[in-house]
Amino acid sequence: MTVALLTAARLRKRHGAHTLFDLRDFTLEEASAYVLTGVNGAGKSTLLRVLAGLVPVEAEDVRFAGAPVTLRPYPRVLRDAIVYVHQHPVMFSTSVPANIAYGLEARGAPRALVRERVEEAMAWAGVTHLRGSDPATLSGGEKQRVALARARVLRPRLLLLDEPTANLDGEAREQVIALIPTLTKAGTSVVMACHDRDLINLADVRRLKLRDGQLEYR
Ligand SMILES: Nc1ncnc2c1ncn2[C@@H]1O[C@H](COP(=O)(O)OP(=O)(O)OP(=O)(O)O)[C@@H](O)[C@H]1O
Repeated sequence: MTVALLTAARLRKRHGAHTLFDLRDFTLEEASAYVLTGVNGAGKSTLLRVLAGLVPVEAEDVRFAGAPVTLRPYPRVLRDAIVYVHQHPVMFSTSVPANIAYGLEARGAPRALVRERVEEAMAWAGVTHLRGSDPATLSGGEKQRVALARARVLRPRLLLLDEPTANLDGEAREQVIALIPTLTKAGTSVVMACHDRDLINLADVRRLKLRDGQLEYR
């Protein structure tokens, strides 16, 4: 049985007189992976940022796990459950473990829990060997995996990835792609804005296409 995680009767985004998108009956299901495609400028990043509460939107009848919520103001229940990962993740110049621990510490998690989750996430993302590296010197693929580990420790119900493989090739790209199914198996829904054929063709990934301001479910 499929369970709706996030639904909205309507999500409309306008810039002045221009309507970027006007989506009816928007639905994301629990523990499901989606790729969000569309031509440059279709609104993919904007939609992810709307769902993350980073840009305002006109919304009607939004529900999260069945309970009514608003997107503006963006409530704590969504802030705790939804994590957005930028295409070019910003690293603090502290250390790799400190970068991964950051969000959990900001939420006031106990030290032992932070340590346990950071270790688990580093192993999951394959970045344990980077423990002592200067975050500023990491490659694009390494940064992306540290950013995924930083998101994973928060145990999000919904993870929004903006072009997670756009700047990667070869093994780095494969490593990031391999992490996606493990997220949904752990109960996290994932929406990836992307143009990457390999992500689009992953097994059990649903396709959403933004075209002319509408969302096509494929
Ligand atoms: N604050 C704003 N005011 C006006 N127009 C904006 C604003 N923010 C974004 N846009 C426009 O909205 C459109 C959608 O941008 P968005 O970045 O969401 O597209 P995208 O589908 O992610 O594109 P790409 O594939 O190139 O990353 C673009 O034409 C952009 O210029």
